[in-house]
Amino acid sequence: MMAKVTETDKDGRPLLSSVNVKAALLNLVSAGYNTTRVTLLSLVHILATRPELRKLLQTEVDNVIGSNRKPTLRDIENCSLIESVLLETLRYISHIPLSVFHFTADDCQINGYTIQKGTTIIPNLWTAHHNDKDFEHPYTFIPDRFLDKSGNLVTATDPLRESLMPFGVGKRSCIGEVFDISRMFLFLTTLMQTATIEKPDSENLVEFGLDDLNPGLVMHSKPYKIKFVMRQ
Ligand code: HEM
Repeated sequence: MMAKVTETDKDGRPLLSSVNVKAALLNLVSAGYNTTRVTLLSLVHILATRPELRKLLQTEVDNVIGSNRKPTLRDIENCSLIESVLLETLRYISHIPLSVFHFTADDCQINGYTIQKGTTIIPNLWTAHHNDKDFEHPYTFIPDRFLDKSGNLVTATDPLRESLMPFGVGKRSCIGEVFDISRMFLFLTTLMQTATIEKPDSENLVEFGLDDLNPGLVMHSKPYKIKFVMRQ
């Protein structure tokens, strides 16, 4: 069903014009596509050079989901390692190193500093995710970083999770967070269920490092080659 928005503002301009619709779609594609793409490309690269981790993920998927049905979002609560790996990938690559600029609507205090109204604030997510006060060995990819001693994902109010903010925080944080995590979960579980990622036969694939990301407002993966072997 199609509905046309005919409401106008007090000057007679349409509240939702075709320019607005195009801009919104462009925003969704650029904000949603590139960000998810680089996260998954980095993770696939990591898994191609870490067979022991790939096997652990496949075992979790085999135990929770098996091979006779497709993964669903309900499975997420039983796939703690998969979720921890997704969160750790977002932390480790921090591919939006500086978040969207904001400015203070009023005078305020942050950590004892007085910030005047109208000051531009640039959240530095890279530093937030790579300091050893909040994250032990911040430059190491630790797959089970977000698991507790019993192997459960630490709760969202745990200080470790609260220090993780790849989607920003507050009123203007990313509207795609839940969508993104759920799509990445379905992608990774489906991949682990159906295929094994390996190094290519012909070329040497070195372990993923942060140098494998091109600098930018959103950092992008450099191209690499891998091999997918379908599971029986
Ligand atoms: C790995 C995936 C993603 C990451 C790391 C990410 C990160 C971010 C960050 C850091 C912001 C700025 C928040 C702030 O201003 O403090 C943001 C905003 C936004 N994101 Fe995402 N994002 C991701 C995926 C997506 C997806 C899948 C969509 C859409 C389906 C999306 C749509 C948006 C939009 C529309 C905004 C602007 C929100 C606003 O200004 O109110 N993002 N994102």
